[in-house]
Amino acid sequence: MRKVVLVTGANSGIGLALCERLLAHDGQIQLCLACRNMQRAEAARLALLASHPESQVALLQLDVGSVRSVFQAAKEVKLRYNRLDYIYLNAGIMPNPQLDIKAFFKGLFSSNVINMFATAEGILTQKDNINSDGMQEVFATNLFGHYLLVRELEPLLCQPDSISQVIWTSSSNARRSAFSLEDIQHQQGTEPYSSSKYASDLVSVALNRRHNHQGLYSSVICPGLVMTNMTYGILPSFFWSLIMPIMWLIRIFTNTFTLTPYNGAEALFWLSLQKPESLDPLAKYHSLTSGLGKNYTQPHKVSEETQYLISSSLTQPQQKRNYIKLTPGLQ
Ligand SMILES: NC(=O)C1=CN([C@@H]2O[C@H](COP(=O)(O)OP(=O)(O)OC[C@H]3O[C@@H](n4cnc5c(N)ncnc54)[C@H](OP(=O)(O)O)[C@@H]3O)[C@@H](O)[C@H]2O)C=CC1
Ligand SMILES: CC(C)CCC[C@@H](C)[C@H]1CC[C@H]2C3=C(CC[C@]12C)[C@@]1(C)CCC(=O)C[C@@H]1CC3
Repeated sequence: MRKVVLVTGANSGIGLALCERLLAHDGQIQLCLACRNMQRAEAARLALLASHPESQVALLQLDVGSVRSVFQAAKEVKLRYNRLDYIYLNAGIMPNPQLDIKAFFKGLFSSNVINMFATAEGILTQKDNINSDGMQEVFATNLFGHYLLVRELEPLLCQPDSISQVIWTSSSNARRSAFSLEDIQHQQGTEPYSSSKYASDLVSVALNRRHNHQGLYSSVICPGLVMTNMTYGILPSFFWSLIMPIMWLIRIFTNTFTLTPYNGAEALFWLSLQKPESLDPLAKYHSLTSGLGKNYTQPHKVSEETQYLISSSLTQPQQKRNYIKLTPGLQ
């Protein structure tokens, strides 16, 4: 039986590069591109078929930021397929990004410079919107819609005697301090992207606790800094073109500047080759590229603080809330 692979946000950037890599490795898979815009999805399908004419590439209409669309898409998947081997939760948005130029230059001349380039800590904020379901758009798209999709597809993902993998595209920008259990949609703050990505790291661990015994394994990856529509939304494209030589230079000092979607998809692709039982449920898998352009995947354990938060919120919700309140700086 041909394996079924579903990828959200498959029509561009890292998602599309992943599809290309999956087909180049195994032309026998049944690939399903889950996208909100069918014209862009069809263009991606044609591009994939041009390089892999024999492959099976289907389209699925899915706006992951709409509850109704997620229910409809999940229903369609259950009608079309009797198995689901991999589900890549990759679609994501960063609306109205604002780069703090002053903080950037301050960081440039500080000992935190490498961390700043790797994570954008302290230099990037966003202005979120309310979506048609009345939810914060970033939370709904990057996290909630994907979570709902997984829950709706449990019957396919948790079948007896089969293994399936859920793989989230998280980010190095995911940060504990941006996330609060009292405001999971991040209505109050200015870093909804960071918060949503941290929440996906938590949800992945929770899914493992809940479903590993049913053969469902969840992992998170971090693609590094990749030039895609998302990053072109942060600074104008002419500026990126101007500073591109500097970016290649920076790669010598930080292997997180993966830069191309192909490189950024490294950890996503690598995970598809692993036995999920052998993966660390508490690790985040990073796509990295060396100064000489060699790609590799490296696991980074989530922090002890995060492990504590997961354990306490999954077992003793009240104690967890006290922990948040009592720990200064974790609001
Ligand atoms: N680029 C980077 O440096 C990094 C990216 N990431 C993450 O990688 C993932 C892929 O982003 P990237 O390839 O960079 O950027 P792109 O903007 O190229 O890709 C994002 C994809 O998500 C889709 N998408 C957005 N909103 C929805 C929605 N509501 N429903 C369905 N699909 C949607 C987009 O579709 P459409 O074309 O219709 O907009 C697009 O296909 C994201 O989750 C992002 O957060 C993480 C770390 C770094
Ligand atoms: C001279 C240049 C290298 C200056 C570029 C400065 C910033 C625009 C970038 C420095 C760190 C980058 C970064 C991201 C976006 C662009 C930067 C802020 C991300 C936030 C993109 C999306 C992610 O998920 C993580 C990235 C971390 C690093």
